[in-house]
Amino acid sequence: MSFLQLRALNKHYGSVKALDGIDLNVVAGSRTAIVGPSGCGKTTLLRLIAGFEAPDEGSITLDGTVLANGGSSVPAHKRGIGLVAQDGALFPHLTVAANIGFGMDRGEADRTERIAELAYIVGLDKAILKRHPHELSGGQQQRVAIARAMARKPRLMLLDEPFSALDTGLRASMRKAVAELLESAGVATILVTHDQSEALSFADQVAVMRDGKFSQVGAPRELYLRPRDRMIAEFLGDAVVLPARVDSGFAQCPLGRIAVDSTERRDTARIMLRPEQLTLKCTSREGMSGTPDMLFGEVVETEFAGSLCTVAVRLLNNADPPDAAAIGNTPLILKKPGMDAPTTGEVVRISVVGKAHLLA
Ligand SMILES: Nc1ncnc2c1ncn2[C@@H]1O[C@H](COP(=O)(O)OP(=O)(O)OP(=O)(O)O)[C@@H](O)[C@H]1O
Repeated sequence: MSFLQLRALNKHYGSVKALDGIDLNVVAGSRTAIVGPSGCGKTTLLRLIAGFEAPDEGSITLDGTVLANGGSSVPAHKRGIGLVAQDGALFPHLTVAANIGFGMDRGEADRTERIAELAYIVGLDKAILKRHPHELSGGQQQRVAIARAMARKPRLMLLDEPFSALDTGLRASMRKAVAELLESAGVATILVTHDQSEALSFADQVAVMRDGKFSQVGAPRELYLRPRDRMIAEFLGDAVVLPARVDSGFAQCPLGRIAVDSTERRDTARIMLRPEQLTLKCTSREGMSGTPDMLFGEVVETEFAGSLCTVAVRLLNNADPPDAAAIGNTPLILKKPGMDAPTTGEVVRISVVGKAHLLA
């Protein structure tokens, strides 16, 4: 049985339907990430689970105990749930040590050691423990908030964009440290984030949210490679979406005849490839002759951005797509390692790795 169960949760603010029939199961000790555009209802959902607001309809059950069901609701402080809000929400008049220790048992023998240990785990220097929140950077405040929530030994941890104030390197190391800390403590976690790569790397289960509903819930790899629709595909990463005719496990598309992950038959369809499924090998126009089965393109634009370059490739031997007129010969936009990316004007041979995914 799931550790946390959400059933048919609804929440309105006046005429705004913030949550619209949310169902979710969270396994004990697991990590779930919720991603979705601004205003889709992510924070509202965390506030309902934490007990700061009550659902209009639906139920929340944690470890077999009903926390909310219609009108009845267990108060937030009795739920054993930790919440790290977007702004950290530290107590301004308390030192960092007192903030972290807030909620710990006063008589706890190793209280000071635990505060120091938690500060260490979230990467805070000992000297900072004596300071007040206004003497810290945004990123440091956020780390204090995480340490404070962990200090209370929650059964479930809710993280609302806790890493957004941190710079890229620190963000990745903090994410890893927090994930390990929660895992070793066996605490189930729900992370809300705008950052799809953060969601995909942090979680065992990812839920994509749109307009108060979950569009798709599944394992990160499943969602990335088999998104239900174009919006989910593009929300979770770069995607090459092409018109196609599909039949018997193959798609006829601007890239020619390629394998697709469905045996459905559709005269008009959309298929998706992740850019890393398209490999480019530099050649020349002479190299194109006598190879009718191979696919070639010309690099029409490149944009350098450090480790990865954006490369725009116009197909040279367009394989007559079903609705070619609809896309014209729009270049494929690919991300390639900066070191050996082809340059503008070069002719490349294009190969497809793996199967394309058929979108709904
Ligand atoms: N207290 C409130 N009163 C009125 N409307 C609210 C309230 N809280 C949230 N909303 C509305 O409910 C919808 C969902 O808001 P919510 O904050 O949950 O979205 P979100 O996905 O967390 O957004 P963001 O990523 O920008 O933080 C929005 O349309 C928002 O304006």
